[in-house]
Amino acid sequence: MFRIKTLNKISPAGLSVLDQTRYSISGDVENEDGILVRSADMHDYQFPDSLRAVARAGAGTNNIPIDRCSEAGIVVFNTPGANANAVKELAVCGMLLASRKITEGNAWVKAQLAEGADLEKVVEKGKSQFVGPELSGKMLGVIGLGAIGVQVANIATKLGMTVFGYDPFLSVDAALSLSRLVHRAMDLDTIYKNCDYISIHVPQTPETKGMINEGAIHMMKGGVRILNLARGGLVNDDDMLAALESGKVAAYVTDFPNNKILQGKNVIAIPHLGASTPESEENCAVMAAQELRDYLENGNIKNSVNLPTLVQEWSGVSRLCIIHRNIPGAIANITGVLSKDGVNVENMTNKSKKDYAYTIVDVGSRVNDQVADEIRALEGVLRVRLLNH
Ligand SMILES: NC(=O)c1ccc[n+]([C@@H]2O[C@H](COP(=O)([O-])OP(=O)(O)OC[C@H]3O[C@@H](n4cnc5c(N)ncnc54)[C@H](O)[C@@H]3O)[C@@H](O)[C@H]2O)c1
Ligand SMILES: O=C(O)CC[C@@H](O)C(=O)O
Repeated sequence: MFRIKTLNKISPAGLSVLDQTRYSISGDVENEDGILVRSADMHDYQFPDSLRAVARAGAGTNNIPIDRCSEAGIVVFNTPGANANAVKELAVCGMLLASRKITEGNAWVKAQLAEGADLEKVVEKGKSQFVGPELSGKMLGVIGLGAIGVQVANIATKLGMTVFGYDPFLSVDAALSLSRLVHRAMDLDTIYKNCDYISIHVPQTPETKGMINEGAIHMMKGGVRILNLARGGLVNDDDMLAALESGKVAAYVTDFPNNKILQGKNVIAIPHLGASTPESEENCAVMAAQELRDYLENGNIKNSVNLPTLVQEWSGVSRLCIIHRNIPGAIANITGVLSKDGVNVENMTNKSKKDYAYTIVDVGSRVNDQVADEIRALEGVLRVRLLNH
């Protein structure tokens, strides 16, 4: 029986991927084999020795201590693209909210009602204070052209916007999905200096943290509208508050409100609803559960942020799954143990990702725990699992 701990509410469609006769799933499970998580902060989480994988039903993994997981031989998965459509739709909504003063108008109408006004009379008189510009003909800058950024850029061209996208690490898949109408910005300054709307779609990392700061805002056009549906820490709150106060930034749409930023004027705060659609919650949960299942049952890795993709067809009766450091001699040491113990390799694949590597070895005879223990003792080996078919 595999034990799966859920740290957030996970869509039932995802949980149903895991056969109830083989998986025990709950928020209270101890000594878990796997974790399913959304945005719960895991930085202080004490990993039990039993933990083999964490599957994040979503894109951002800044809530997970990736380095600590890697060192403990724990595979971290996410679900690329599974909620991108939901965020794209919210980005369109955010641009409109930032333009058309809908939230202010709505609050005003309700206030009129509370004061006993005849709404049909006051609406026509009062509406002039809520005039806001159209999107068509304006310039949008999209920072980060991944699963979400590409979709935001593409749909904005259909709204009549001129779109510039910036991503120094643009993947081939993303480039192929990008509309030919989207202009590629070669630096951030091009986005900052020219755009009426800027939408951020990058992960929060030490490199991107606080990237929207005084220096960046200084380069922007007066009255720029900024959307942050990516992560709160990408924007320096003090600098944003000053820019909202001066009017340099006309509106700031954030999916990551905090007590400080809410003090600013023209802040449109959304309670982290980017991926909160039934469709996205289901897509993410199903993908995360499938990744977890394939790793726990077969040792296959797909969509991991800390280990390479490695999917191998079964071709023996026992399978050794070895997470190790990406160092010279690691594979020779593993095969050395196998040949010393008389174990014949049927099939073997090794892949690496930065400092870590993963090796799957299928063998034609049943391997005993002693062989696995000898591999565990090798230099640089972080985790060995022995699976039997
Ligand atoms: N509000 C929400 O509910 C919600 C939902 C999904 C994702 N997100 C956030 O949005 C982020 C993006 O999601 P995604 O699915 O598009 O991820 P993704 O990995 O597909 O795309 C991220 C892109 O950012 C690019 N990038 C990285 N560093 C960059 C930099 N310094 N400058 C420019 N580009 C850079 C990468 O090359 C990549 O193409 C996630 O990391 C997450 O934090 C939020
Ligand atoms: O789980 C969620 O609701 C949000 C997920 C989102 O922030 C992500 O990074 O995918």
